[in-house]
Amino acid sequence: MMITTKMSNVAIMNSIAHRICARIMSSANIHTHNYPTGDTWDNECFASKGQRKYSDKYMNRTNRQKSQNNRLSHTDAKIIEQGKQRWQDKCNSLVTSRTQKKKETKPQTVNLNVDFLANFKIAPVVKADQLVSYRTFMGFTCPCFPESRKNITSENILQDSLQNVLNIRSELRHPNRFELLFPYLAYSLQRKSPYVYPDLSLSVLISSRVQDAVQQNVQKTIESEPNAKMEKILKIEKQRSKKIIDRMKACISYWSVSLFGYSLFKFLGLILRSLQVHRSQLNIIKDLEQKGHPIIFLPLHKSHLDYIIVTWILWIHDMRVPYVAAGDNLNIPIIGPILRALGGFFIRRRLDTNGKRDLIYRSVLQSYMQELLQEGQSLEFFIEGGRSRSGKALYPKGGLLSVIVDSFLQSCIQDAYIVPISISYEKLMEGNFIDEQMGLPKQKESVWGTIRALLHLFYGDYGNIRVEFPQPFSLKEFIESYNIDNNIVMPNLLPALTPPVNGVSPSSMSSSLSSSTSLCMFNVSKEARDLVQSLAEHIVYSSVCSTVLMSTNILAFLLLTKYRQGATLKELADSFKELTDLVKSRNRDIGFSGKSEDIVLYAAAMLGSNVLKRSFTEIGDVYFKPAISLPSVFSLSYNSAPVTNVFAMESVIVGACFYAGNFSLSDVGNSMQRTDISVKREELFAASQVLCQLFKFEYILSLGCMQIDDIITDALDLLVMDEVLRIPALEVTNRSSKKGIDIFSLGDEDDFLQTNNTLMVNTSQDECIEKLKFYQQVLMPVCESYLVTANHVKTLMDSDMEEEKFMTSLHNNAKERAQRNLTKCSESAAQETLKNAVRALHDLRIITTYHRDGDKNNPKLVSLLWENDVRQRLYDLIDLLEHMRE
Ligand SMILES: O=P(O)(O)OC[C@H](O)CO
Repeated sequence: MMITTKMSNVAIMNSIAHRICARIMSSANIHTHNYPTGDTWDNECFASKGQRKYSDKYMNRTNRQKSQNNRLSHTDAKIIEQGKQRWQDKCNSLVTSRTQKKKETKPQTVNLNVDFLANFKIAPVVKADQLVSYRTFMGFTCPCFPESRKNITSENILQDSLQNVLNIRSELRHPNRFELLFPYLAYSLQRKSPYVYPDLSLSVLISSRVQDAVQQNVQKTIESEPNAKMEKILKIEKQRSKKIIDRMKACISYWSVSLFGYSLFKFLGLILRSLQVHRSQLNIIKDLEQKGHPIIFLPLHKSHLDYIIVTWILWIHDMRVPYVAAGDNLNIPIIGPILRALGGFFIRRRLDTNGKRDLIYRSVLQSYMQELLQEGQSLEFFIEGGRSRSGKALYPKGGLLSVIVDSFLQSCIQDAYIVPISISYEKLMEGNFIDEQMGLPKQKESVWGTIRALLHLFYGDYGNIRVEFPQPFSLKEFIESYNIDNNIVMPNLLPALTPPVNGVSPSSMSSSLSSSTSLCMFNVSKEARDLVQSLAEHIVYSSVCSTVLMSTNILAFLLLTKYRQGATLKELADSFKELTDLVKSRNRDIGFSGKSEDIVLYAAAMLGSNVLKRSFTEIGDVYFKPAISLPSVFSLSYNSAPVTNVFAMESVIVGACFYAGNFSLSDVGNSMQRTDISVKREELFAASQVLCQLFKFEYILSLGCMQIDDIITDALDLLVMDEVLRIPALEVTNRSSKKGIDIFSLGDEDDFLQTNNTLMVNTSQDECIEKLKFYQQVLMPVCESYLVTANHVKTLMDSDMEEEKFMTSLHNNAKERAQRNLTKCSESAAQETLKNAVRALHDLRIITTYHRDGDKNNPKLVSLLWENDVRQRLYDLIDLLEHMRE
């Protein structure tokens, strides 16, 4: 009894202490809540790049240029002093809060035989008032959507905390005997399902789009085979469309979902430590359901587990489960029917066969999705297409998204809510795609393979998973805002997307093509495609900025940037803490808490001994050595990828500084001889813009609604605050500025760039040299991949090459260079990065691809473009990348 009283007293004291701490932090303008309101968000003027990008100041578009004029010129002594003061306040408050927390937390002992793993808990599953003082909320939607930003939120945002959905015992209030004995079964039986999931195949088959497509196919066959009987062909085509929808459609059943939901408690409970979601985020989505518009869930795709996690979480929260577009590679015995019963509908990875547009297939798919939307059903699909092999988000594809946009523009739906999702895994069940990064073909999904994988899973420990649902937004608002931004009057978009008039769409009337051709995916006008692409980029950007960083991500990143040669546990733990604070200061949330040493040991165990070898130094310290050679390095690079995203923009700026200042870290001399190096701002901006454009398939660094110069300026501000860059006094002369790089000028001249404006790179202090090295290392692997690709492209000067052969020879070249230690980072030989590099060179119009004789059945060839300035552009690009690398 006494013990209970004592404990409750301690709990009360803790709670009071946390509240006081939260108040102190609130007055110091620190994140004191999980979901800041717009005002507080903006007040954090020295907050992260992501936050600044999303800040409301961008909404005032007329004032944007004005502010640009003043941006860097206002980064004078006064601003820096203010910034430093705020920064100091922020740090002091954080320290106060941590010290407070430390006092309240029982110290954990580090146990090297990893027994502590059994007790290791990541922090989030605690009461709300214990969390609010330090947990970051990420993922406010873009200021382009002020209505969504203001209205799609929850009143209880400050009270709600994270929930471990694997542990639902706490959800059963006043449990009866049955609930105490069988909590998971009881909980599963209590899930409500007032929802109906109708079979829509008939509506699809009789839809005008499918009918048109069938008619067109019949027409074509009759033209090519005049003797064929029309009725017979019609019957065949109709049967074919029926077959397609039967093979495609989902078949959701409440009982299957419940049974599966119950089994998942058991299965995931065995292999995971926790699966966390934010209650408020789910409450927001629940509220959206009441509004009657369809909800579109769009997770970043990392694992096959993504398919079921989102459905499962929604089921747990008594929400409608979504229809999930799955690749038909998963439509295999046992797995296929299970996925179908959980809402999976199967689509071909390639919509067309033998290079020919399959009109019926496209029309069935589009009609099916449209019917679902009209029914108010929720949809889920992966806009990246497949799973990421590098750990970075893939550049989004617009295909399925264009159906949603199309449905809105055709007024089939009045609105839809877009919900980006990011799922962070501490350890991926599929492994880290090492074989595929080495160029081996993907193992095809099979029943036996799945059974083996499941059995294998039972022996594994896959740590923690965190699912983030950033703030949803309205599709209608997005389209309206996009149209205003781009001066598009809605009807201008319509020719490609308007509903057909008597089966014939306006754009195609003259060519007598029916609606099924004009409205099918991908066959839309440039404006419509740009709109869909912009939407897709917003979604990926939002998800990436909201990705929670797990312990394995932070450790892998440290090992690949700072400690490639290895480090002691103490060194790692200190850097881990520093990096964690830095990441938080960029307004990114982390999925762990506790003593750094414990977390490092835990994360090292999660990464595995193949990746991280452990030994002891002579004085008995634990020493970790990462595997940085091929192929094991891909495991670390996969895990570190989410963190590289946080610093990518600063890394771009630092790389641009090396180019614009024409210097490298290896030749700055010793600290006695060093002086700062001046860089012309104009050149720095131009080079940064080129790098943003070049790396766009690796990182979406800015969106169409943002000004790239704002983003660059934000990153510059951070580097100035970090003292890596300085704003010189006016009399400082330009010492080593390099030639102009107008060859790369991508947009209009920036008005606000003032000639003779210079920035100084702080190379006189050792500490800043270390920081520069750190930023340089962030993009080093990507830079090397792009460099090797740009150099390899020169082989096309002699003759064009088949795309597949070109890719193989490029990949072999990159692997060979890595094996012969000619690269600084062997992970630069990753196949996915090389593919992106080729794509980027194509995008920059340095290379092009074509089919011989224009026949799509012939293999694709890669060719170097022969325009006058292409060679020069290629050499300039190589020069830029070499400066970044040196
Ligand atoms: O990553 P992939 O290419 O194996 O595709 C994964 C998709 O989820 C298949 O449906």
